[in-house]
Amino acid sequence: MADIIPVKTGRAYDIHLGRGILAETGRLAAGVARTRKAVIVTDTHVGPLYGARITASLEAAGFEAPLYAFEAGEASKNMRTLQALYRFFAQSDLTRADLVVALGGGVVGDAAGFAAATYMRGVDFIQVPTTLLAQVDSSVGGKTAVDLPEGKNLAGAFWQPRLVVCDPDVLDTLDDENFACGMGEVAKHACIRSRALYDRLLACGDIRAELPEIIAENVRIKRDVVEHDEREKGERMLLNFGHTLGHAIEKCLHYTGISHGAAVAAGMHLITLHAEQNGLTPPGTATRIDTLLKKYGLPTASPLPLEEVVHAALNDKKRAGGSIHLVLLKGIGDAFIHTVPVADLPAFFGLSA
Ligand SMILES: NC(=O)c1ccc[n+]([C@@H]2O[C@H](COP(=O)([O-])OP(=O)(O)OC[C@H]3O[C@@H](n4cnc5c(N)ncnc54)[C@H](O)[C@@H]3O)[C@@H](O)[C@H]2O)c1
Ligand SMILES: O=C(O)C(=O)C[C@@H](O)[C@H](O)[C@H](O)COP(=O)(O)O
Ligand SMILES: [Zn+2]
Repeated sequence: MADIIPVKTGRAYDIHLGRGILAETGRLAAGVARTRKAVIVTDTHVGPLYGARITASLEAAGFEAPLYAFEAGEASKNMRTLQALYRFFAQSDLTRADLVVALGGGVVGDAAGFAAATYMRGVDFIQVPTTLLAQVDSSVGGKTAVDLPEGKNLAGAFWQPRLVVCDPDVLDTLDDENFACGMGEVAKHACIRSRALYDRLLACGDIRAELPEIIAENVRIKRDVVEHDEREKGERMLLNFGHTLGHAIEKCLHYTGISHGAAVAAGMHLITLHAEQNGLTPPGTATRIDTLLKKYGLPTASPLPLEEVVHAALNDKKRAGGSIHLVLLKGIGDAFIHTVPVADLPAFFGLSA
């Protein structure tokens, strides 16, 4: 039985969530598409696992659906892949009225979404998320982007999908490390918005057994935030909890060797530890985060010296002129924005300028 979660952003769409719903992709896509032509974008891990199934579903609904798979991994979320996607779209005769189908994790969703947002100044796309991270976070809300050597997600666009097809069954093939990566964003949602979710995660014996429900709860948390603040003028910044340091860690490691969720996990713990030391977050909060993250196999320390990470964070996207917006916690489930002058960021982390 599928759950339909509506998202009322400027361009509204539905998230269809249910076990086995991948096979319904063609039928659901036909309900939003203007033509029967779609380009499937995926990666070299997901293509062999689910490419044939989604192609069959789209073809059964009358779509012509060529498929392009780029090398799996964060290191592919770049301008080179973007150009390859544009060229595949052109060679496949994709028109402005056709559809892009992003089949994969957050890397595929972000890169294919940005290609769709910019090819011919905008082609419709649908998200078919296949990682926990993509199902609970990246397929919702319309942020699309690629990384630059200078920073994470620096080239991007807000481009809402026409539809999200979310099938928890595909997570059966996801390895433990990438599952844990998704748990980083789940923990983030709990930390910023839901003490009840935090308690549930801490008490839970077998998270995989509770998945459809956990995914739906997380999707609703994110959906509510983006409906209030689609273009990140205020409240949506809270979804960046842990990302100021997390993104900096990913950049310093050249987008290899650590997953996004693991980097964010370390970022959430570290910033909370320092917020406590600055008297901005109640003592004990960082320990609570540490306990939850460790339970789900996530790191809570930086793999790099803090000086290097903080320096790399100075050009974070949450900077506005000479100030930077930090996301901190008043307690578990309650986040707020704390703005500091960029020059004071090292001192916030107990470092000299
Ligand atoms: N747009 C947003 O709002 C948003 C939100 C959070 C994260 N992100 C971005 O998402 C990216 C991380 O996403 P991710 O963790 O999904 O990484 P990913 O897309 O690289 O997927 C992780 C790995 O899992 C493999 N995989 C995917 N689905 C699988 C499946 N069902 N079975 C087996 N293997 C599978 C992939 O091929 C890859 O090797 C980062 O670039 C991050 O910046 C974006
Ligand atoms: O959707 C959002 O808003 C988020 O911040 C979700 C984050 O988990 C995600 O990593 C996002 O891509 C970060 O956005 P950025 O603007 O900091 O690049
Ligand atoms: Zn994230």
